[in-house]
Amino acid sequence: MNQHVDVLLINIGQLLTMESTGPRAGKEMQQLTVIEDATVAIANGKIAFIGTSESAEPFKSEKIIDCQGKLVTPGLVDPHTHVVFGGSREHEMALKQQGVPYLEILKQGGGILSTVKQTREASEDQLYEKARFHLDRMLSYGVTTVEAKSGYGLDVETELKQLKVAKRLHESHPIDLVSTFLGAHAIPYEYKNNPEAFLKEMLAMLDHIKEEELAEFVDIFTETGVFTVEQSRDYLAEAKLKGFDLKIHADEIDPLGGTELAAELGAISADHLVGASDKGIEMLAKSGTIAVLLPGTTFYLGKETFARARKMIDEGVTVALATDFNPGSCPTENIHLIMTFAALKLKMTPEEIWNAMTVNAAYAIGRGDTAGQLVVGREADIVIWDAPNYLYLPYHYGVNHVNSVFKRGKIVSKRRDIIED
Ligand SMILES: O=C(O)CC1=NCN=C1
Ligand SMILES: [Zn+2]
Repeated sequence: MNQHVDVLLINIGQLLTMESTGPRAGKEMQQLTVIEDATVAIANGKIAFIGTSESAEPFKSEKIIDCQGKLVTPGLVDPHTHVVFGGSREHEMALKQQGVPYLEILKQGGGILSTVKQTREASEDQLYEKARFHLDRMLSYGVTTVEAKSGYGLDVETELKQLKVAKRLHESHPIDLVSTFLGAHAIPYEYKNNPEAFLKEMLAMLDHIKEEELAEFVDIFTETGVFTVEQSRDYLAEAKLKGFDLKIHADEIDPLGGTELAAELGAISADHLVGASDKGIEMLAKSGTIAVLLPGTTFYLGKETFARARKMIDEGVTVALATDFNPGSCPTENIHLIMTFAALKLKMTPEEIWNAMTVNAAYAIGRGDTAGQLVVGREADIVIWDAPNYLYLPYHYGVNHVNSVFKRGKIVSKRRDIIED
């Protein structure tokens, strides 16, 4: 019996469903489901059918899109961004080229603190318009769900301003946003000699953030010259008691042991992990804390040593990938470039990269049940790629491979040559 649907995507060369009952850990990251010569049917913004073209016979529609043998996948998930911020830090490029370390720039009142000044000065609407511009670009790269951190206010008023902007964008932009409170991102000038008092002020915001549903996660930058492991443990333990899931910027530059702390506290994710110890990696595998790796940042900081993704995967850790888009240590929305860094610098296979950019990335921000997979009944967040297969994206680097992006079954970004209005 025929079934009428809103849209039929036909003649799909390779369809990656990324279907999985949970995050893919270790060796499971090598698995992915590929359907050759596939059809996807969309009805009421959701996926109504996925299968081979011949099994799609019963589905009929006035809107048929011939995908011309291209690759089709779920929308990508970027689980670690600082997308809401004021200003920019291009003037720091010269310092980086002269070899001034990231933490030295921060110590001199630049880096994060430079963005804090520009974010405090910006109005809520200015921050909204700027973040919307960056989200439009992320959407054009096929990203349909994004995590957005605060952390450029470092005072109550501006932290709330950032979180409100992210909430307004979640309600107005095609991309779904998931918010993280990163008030503990750096020590502001006002609290230079009293980090504990500053952390207390940030903790005092949590009840309001919870009531207003302004963030689901609490994050902290555990780093030399920022917050110690002990300060981080006390801060995150308090946040956990108040009902927040936890994230840590861990072992990004110096190996302080943030990785171990994330596993010890049962954080949903530990992010960066460039200096993660053998013990820390072992603990991640046991705790199920997801390792969110950010190779774009390691590249941009000019480091030779990248996170040990191969060891993590071989030891059974669940690995996700993200841009870490921010104005200082990784100013790019280009998540396709991150795929190539993951291949060449983290030595991840194409199959592992696709799991890390969809399923695992979604679980790293608590959206495993709604994002990162093409499954009948889920929202139709779909990308048609100008690529013949899934190997192609990490291989052909530095460009945007998207042909068309669907969010909840609606075309939200495209090139003209395949889809007429
Ligand atoms: O530098 C920035 O603005 C973002 C960052 N936070 C922790 N590492 C990098
Ligand atoms: Zn970050």
